[in-house]
Amino acid sequence: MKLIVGIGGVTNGGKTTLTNSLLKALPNCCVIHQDDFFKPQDQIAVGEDGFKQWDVLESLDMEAMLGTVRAWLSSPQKFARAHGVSIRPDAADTDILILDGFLLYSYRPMVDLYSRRYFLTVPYEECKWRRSTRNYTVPDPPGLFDGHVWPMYQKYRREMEADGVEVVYLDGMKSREELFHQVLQDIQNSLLNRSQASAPTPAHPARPQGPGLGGGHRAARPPASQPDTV
Ligand SMILES: Nc1ncnc2c1ncn2[C@@H]1O[C@H](COP(=O)(O)OP(=O)(O)O)[C@@H](O)[C@H]1O
Ligand SMILES: NC(=O)c1ccc[n+]([C@@H]2O[C@H](COP(=O)(O)O)[C@@H](O)[C@H]2O)c1
Ligand SMILES: [Mg+2]
Repeated sequence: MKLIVGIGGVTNGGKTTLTNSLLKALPNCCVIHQDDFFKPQDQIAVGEDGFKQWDVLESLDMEAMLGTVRAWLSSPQKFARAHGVSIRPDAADTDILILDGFLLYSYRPMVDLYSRRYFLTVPYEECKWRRSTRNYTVPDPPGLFDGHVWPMYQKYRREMEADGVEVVYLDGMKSREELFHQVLQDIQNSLLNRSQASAPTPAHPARPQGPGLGGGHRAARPPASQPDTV
């Protein structure tokens, strides 16, 4: 069974930290970081506000990111081996892909691919403070957080909610350990539910998957390519 898990949410919410812990704990688990798909600096638009518009969807090569997700979907174990993830014989029928990024649920062609969409939040003050301690490849110019980063976070989050994209909110103010255990347990429960739902018995053959963990997007449109997450 294939499981695509999104660890999304606000910048500095703790997405990459949580992702790295989950990667070590989950079997046959690969990762794709959205940050690896930023376009080159000279292709980032400059807004009327004078800031380079890093925090908009157009600054990311989402087609390339989707292509990488499709490569995993077509052959998860080949993808795992190519990325140095060794297959655990005790869980050889479980393949997990984590997507880590701040704009995971705003790119339409990918919204329906997730089995589970987590969304980390932290309050404005905490976010601003954490961001001030980060070193990005391109350092934040003065005023970027208030002038661009936070307003774009609010805009995309509002749109996601208005579109009815179903997410599991995570409180990024919890400790790293608490978040890790909460999400690990939740994913393990999903795996268990799915394996039970798909185990055919003579009296009750396997049912097709309901809305539970897959889908969850209000618009009833067929997904471009749904992982076989039963
Ligand atoms: N649960 C947490 N509580 C406090 N600080 C955290 C927590 N998780 C991550 N951090 C810290 O916040 C900063 C951003 O974490 P990171 O995982 O890189 O966030 P993101 O990938 O969402 O931008 C780092 O300094 C990290 O050590
Ligand atoms: N990785 C890069 O090339 C790069 C460059 C400039 C800004 N950023 C910042 O990265 C943030 C997204 O990453 P995090 O969610 O890990 O903070 C965005 O808010 C963006 O402003 C990244
Ligand atoms: Mg990150």
